[in-house]
Amino acid sequence: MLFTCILSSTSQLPKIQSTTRSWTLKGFNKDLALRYYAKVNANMATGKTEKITNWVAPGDKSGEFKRGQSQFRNFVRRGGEFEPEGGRYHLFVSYACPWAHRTLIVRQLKGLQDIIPYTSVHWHMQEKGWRFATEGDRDAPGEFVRGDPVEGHEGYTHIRDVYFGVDKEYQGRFTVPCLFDTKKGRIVSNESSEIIRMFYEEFDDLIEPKYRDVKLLPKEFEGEIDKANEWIYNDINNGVYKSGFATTEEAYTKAVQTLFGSLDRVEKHLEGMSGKGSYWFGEEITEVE
Ligand SMILES: N[C@@H](CCC(=O)N[C@@H](CS)C(=O)NCC(=O)O)C(=O)O
Repeated sequence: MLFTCILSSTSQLPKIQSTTRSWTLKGFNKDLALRYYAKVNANMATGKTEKITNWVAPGDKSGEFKRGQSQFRNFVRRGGEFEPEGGRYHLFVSYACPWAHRTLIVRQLKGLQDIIPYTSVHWHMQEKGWRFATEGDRDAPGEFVRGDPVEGHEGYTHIRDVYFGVDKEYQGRFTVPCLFDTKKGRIVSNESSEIIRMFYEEFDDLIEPKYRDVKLLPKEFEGEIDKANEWIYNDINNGVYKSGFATTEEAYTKAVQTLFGSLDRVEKHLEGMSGKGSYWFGEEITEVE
C-alpha cells in the first residue's frame, strides 16, 4: 500500500513485482530513488518556526527515519465528548497518502459516505505542506479535490491552516488524514489507525443495517489482529518510509531487508490460507487487509 504512495509518484522509480514466493525490485536504481526521496523531503517543509521538516533529525547519525507521534488523539464515541452525528465531522485526506486511504476505504466499507464528508488536498505537497486545490488547478482530478469547504475555514489555503486554526502554537507535522469536528471547531484525530476504529462501530446507529454487519475488528480475532498490526505497521507500512527516508546506507539496508522479509512473511501467510478464502483470516475482510 505504501509503495503505491511513495514509489508511484514518479515513473522513474522501481516497480514492485509480486510473485507467489517473494517480492523483488527489478531495475531498482537506488541512487536515483534516494535523490528523489531527498528532494521530496526537502519539499516537505512544515512547521511554524523551527525546521520540523527533516525526516531524520539533523545530527542524528543513525540516518534512521523516526516517525513522530500523532498529536490529536480524541475519539468519537457515543456518550462522549465527540458524539457520533451525521455531517458533523469532516475528513481531510490526500489521495497520495496511504494512511488516508485506509480511512477512505473503511468509510466506504461501512457506508459512511453520507455521514462523513471529506476533502482531498491537491496531490502535490510543497514547502508549506499539503495545499487545497483551487479553481485554477487543472492537474488535480478526483472526487472532492477542492478548497476547504468547512464553514469558518474561508481563506484556508493549506492543511496547516486547519492545524493552526485549532492551535496557534501547534508544533507537530501537518498530516492527513485529519478528522475535524465542525461543531466544536476542533481536530478529533490525526491518527489513521484510530480514525478507522471510530468508523467501525461508533456510527452504527446512523447507517443502513447492512453496513452494521461489516465487522472489521471481530472480537474473536482482535488479539491476532493487534499482533499482525504490530509487525505489519513497523516493518511494512512504516517500513517503506524508513527505507525511503533513510540517509545512511546502513539505515537503508536494515529497513529494506526488514521490509522485504516481512512482505515474504505476508505472502507465506496468504499462501497458507489458500483454499480458505482470500483474506488474512479466510472468508472475511478485516482490519489486517
Ligand atoms: N500516523 C499518521 C501518519 C500520517 C502521515 O504521515 N501522513 C503523511 C502523508 S502519507 C503526511 O500528511 N505528511 C505530511 C508531513 O509529514 O508533513 C497516521 O497514520 O495517520
